[in-house]
Amino acid sequence: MARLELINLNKTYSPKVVPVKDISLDVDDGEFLTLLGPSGCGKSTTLRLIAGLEEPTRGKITIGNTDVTNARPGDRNIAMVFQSYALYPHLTVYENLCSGLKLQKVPSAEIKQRVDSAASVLGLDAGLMNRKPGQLSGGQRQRVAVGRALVRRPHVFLLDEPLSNLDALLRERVRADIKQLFAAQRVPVVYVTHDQTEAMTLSTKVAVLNNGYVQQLDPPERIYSHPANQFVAGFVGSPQMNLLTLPCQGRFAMLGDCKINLPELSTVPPQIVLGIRPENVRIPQPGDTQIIHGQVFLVEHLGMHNLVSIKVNSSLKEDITVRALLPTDQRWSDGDISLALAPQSIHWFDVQTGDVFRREKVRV
Ligand SMILES: Nc1ncnc2c1ncn2[C@@H]1O[C@H](COP(=O)(O)OP(=O)(O)OP(=O)(O)O)[C@@H](O)[C@H]1O
Repeated sequence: MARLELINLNKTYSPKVVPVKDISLDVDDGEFLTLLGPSGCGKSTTLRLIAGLEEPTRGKITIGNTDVTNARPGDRNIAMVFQSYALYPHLTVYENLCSGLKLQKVPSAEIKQRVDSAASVLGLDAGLMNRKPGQLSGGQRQRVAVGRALVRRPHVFLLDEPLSNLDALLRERVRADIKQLFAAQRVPVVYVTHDQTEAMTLSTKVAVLNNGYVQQLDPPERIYSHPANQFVAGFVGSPQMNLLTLPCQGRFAMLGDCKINLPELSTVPPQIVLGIRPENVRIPQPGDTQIIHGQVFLVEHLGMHNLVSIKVNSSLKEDITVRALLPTDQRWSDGDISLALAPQSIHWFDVQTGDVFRREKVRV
């Protein structure tokens, strides 16, 4: 077992630059954890702390049962794949693949066997082995970088945005390869990205980071269906969740003339944030009660769906815009429209803190 654990990890560069704040999490053998968040939220710094390329200001890192907080990078048995691939330009593919093993003084017969096996898993054919990195495509370079990590047979894999230099099509293909490849390794994997599709498709669990803090740590399905706060709700999901600040009247929030049951609250605040994903704003069916009325002002064609933006009829000073994912078999032209909100798909957030009001307590 080589369980990776971070305990109250902190990194301070200066009083104003504190990119890692009290991060605690664990990753078991065979788990794929993604650190997901916007640029500058502390993802790479966290990864560099795990690798030993940075020293934490406070906190502890363990691998297996060993405290490695102050261990040198070379003593942690961690392999890292960088965004830039960090291949040696003057060495051939074969030499790049075996450079780490030679440093570890692995016998040459075993080096050959490990390199051949990684090359075959990654589809790096023999013809590429004598080329230099400069003579490879981006996708091939990326595979060599992954291969170099695989041959090390480390206790932990760290990957820092390894797909960001690939074009969209190739990224999709390599993403599927990475998922299979690392699932077979049965060691903890920590992956950094700001791309939510990568996070949702690859991971067994996702840590959403913002401003150095873990906002939510959960399996991807739960991050999507039960966001812990307004930040996670807005960051995960494309098109983005509708997040509407609405006035409260009695036990209802008012979305234009539509009364929506509030969750059970000890005190009803003057305002509340309603969150609903565009796919849960739909054409009204018999029995729907939460119907909003407005005017279409934008239709965006997304292939399988249209993303339709409507301005809700309201007496508020500011317009309320709701976006709905609707079928393409109807023409959604400018004009009046009525849409239903699926009641079980509504999320409620505190205006002040952004925290979710738990759905279990919502009256429907
Ligand atoms: N060596 C350093 N000295 C001072 N500040 C640093 C250092 N390294 C990173 N930072 C700052 O720490 C913050 C977090 O950086 P980090 O690279 O961890 O973010 P990130 O989430 O990985 O961003 P990106 O997605 O853009 O790579 C940023 O404000 C960055 O400028």
